[in-house]
This record gives sequence, C-alpha cells and structure tokens, in this order.
Amino acid sequence: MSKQHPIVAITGSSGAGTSTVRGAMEHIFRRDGFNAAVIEGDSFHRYDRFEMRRQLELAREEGRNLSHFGPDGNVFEELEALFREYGEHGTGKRRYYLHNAEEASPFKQEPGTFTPWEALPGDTDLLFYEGLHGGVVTGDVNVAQHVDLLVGVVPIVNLEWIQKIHRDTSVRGYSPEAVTDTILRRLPDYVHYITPQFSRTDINFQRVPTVDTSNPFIARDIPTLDESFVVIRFREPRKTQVDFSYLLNMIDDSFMSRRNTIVVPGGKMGLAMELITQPLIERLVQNGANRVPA
Ligand SMILES: Nc1ncnc2c1ncn2[C@@H]1O[C@H](COP(=O)(O)OP(=O)(O)OP(=O)(O)O)[C@@H](O)[C@H]1O
Ligand SMILES: O=C(CO)[C@H](O)[C@H](O)COP(=O)(O)O
Repeated sequence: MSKQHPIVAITGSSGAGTSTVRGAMEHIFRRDGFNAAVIEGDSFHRYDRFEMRRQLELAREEGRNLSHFGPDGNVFEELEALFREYGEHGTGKRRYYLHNAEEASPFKQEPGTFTPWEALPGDTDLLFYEGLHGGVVTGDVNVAQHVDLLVGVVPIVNLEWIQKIHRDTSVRGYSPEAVTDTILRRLPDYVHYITPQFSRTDINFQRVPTVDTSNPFIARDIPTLDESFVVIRFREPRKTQVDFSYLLNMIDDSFMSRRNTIVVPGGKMGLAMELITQPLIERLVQNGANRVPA
C-alpha cells in the first residue's frame, strides 16, 4: 500500500512502551536524514483532562462506558482524516496533549491541556505516529487502512500494567489506587479497540518477562531487559521481506519459535527493531520519493 507520503505507526496500549520505542525510531530517521512529521496519539483524545473528568462523572451517572481507549474518548475520525490527507498530499495538522508540568511549561499552559492545532512542517519524508490507535478500525472509521507499516508494541498484559503503574505514579503523579481504577474502567474498550489492532499489525514486538509478574498491582520494579525476552511476529514475512537467517546471525541467542516468529533476548529489542524496521522504512521513503505525484 506504499504511496508518495508514507505513514509508519507504532501502536500499543498505555504503558506498553510506545514512547520508549519512539526514541529508537527517531534514531533511524536521524541516521538516514529523514524528516518525519511526528504525531503523538494522545493528542487525538476528545477532551482535555478537566473536561474528561466531567464527562466521566456524566458517563458514570448514565451507566455509560467512557475511556481513553475507545471512540467516545477520542476523535478517531480526525485521526483518519489526518492520515488520509497526509497520504494524499503530505499535509495535515497536529497538536500535543501536555501530560505534566514538565511538558506543559515550555508552552506556558496547564498540564492536561492541548496545544493549539498547527500545520505539520512542510516537505516531510514520512508521517510517524506513536500511540494507542494507529491500527484502529470501528464501524465508522478505518485508520489502519492508511498505514504503510504498522508495528505493535505489546508486553504481556501483567507487564504492561506494571509499566503503566510505575510510570503513572513516578512521572505523572497518580496514586497506585487511581491507576488501578483507570485500568479497570478501561478494560471493555481495551478488549474492543486496543487488542484487535495487534491482528492488523505487520510486526508485533511482545515483551515477555522471565520473572514472576503474577500480581502486577504489588510489583515494585519493572522487570529489566535481562529479565525478559521479546517475541517478534511477522504477519506476512514475504511482504515485509524479512531475512530470518540474517537476524538469527546478527542477534546472539535468538531463535525461531514459529515459521513467522523470532525470539530475541530483552536487551536486544532495540537492535532487533533497528535491523528489522530500518530497511522497511528506507524502502517506503525511497518508493515515495520515486513516485510521480498524481
Ligand atoms: N522495553 C522496556 N524495558 C523496560 N521498561 C520499559 C520498556 N518499555 C517501556 N518501559 C517503561 O514502561 C513505562 C511506560 O513506557 P512508555 O511511557 O514508553 O509507555 P507508552 O506506551 O508510551 O504509554 P502512554 O501511551 O500511556 O504514554 C516507562 O516507565 C518505561 O520506562
Ligand atoms: O497515557 C495515556 C493514554 O495513552 C493517558 O492515560 C491519557 O493520555 C490521559 O492522561 P491523563 O490521565 O494524565 O490526563
């Protein structure tokens, strides 16, 4: 589905590690001299924090489900419109959701607010989305169809919750109880809108710990890279032109667990991600650059 203005999306739940992976992808762009328009998924929330709290109260009173994982908590239609516009013309608008004082202070705004929409920088080589909904499909909206390379970042769910609790308490100032409530409230939307995306991804990176995480709500530390493996599954190995022998050679202690799945030690996740995605991204940008505009 390659086109003149390619779109690469990293999709994953809250706490999965998409922001962490974004750093690795930005290294690739820098090394290759690619100018990427970066889109943060949280900027497509429907409400700012203050209004979301009000809406949550209303939803509770009316017995409705509302969360940042589902269509009522986000403007999926605007995300799809951005991807369509960027794919066709290389243009579009973006904004940021400012999670904490550190993110908010350069904009002289309050945490939990959005920056104003602004035009994407001109003349970018690709759009890079990182967030919750890069592969979302509902009855009304199909974001996934516009994405040229869709990558899932999916720790097993206990690890995802440990990472979320750890990050939200240490960086975002929430109590463990508040994070647990959020996890519970979001579960229906998690099942209906987050997990189905991982059947649409071209590649999934699933971190699996080798230590006991059976009660994520009392875990004190995030299992380290050395205490985990990463299971990497390719939906269509031929489409992504993956060379498994090369990867097995380059990544010590890696092995194949299925015909389309390679397992690497946790510490090799960054290397695996670069070896796998860099040639794919280069091909997409190259194809885009060679395409004659419509
Ligand atoms: N591979 C990893 N190994 C160890 N810790 C990780 C890994 N990936 C993420 N983490 C940790 O997990 C926490 C959540 O990661 P991150 O902020 O990247 O999640 P996210 O998917 O961007 O979440 P959100 O969408 O809510 O912003 C962070 O504390 C991060 O340091
Ligand atoms: O990480 C998230 C979604 O990916 C946050 O939960 C969401 O952005 C809302 O943030 P907050 O509760 O801090 O207003």
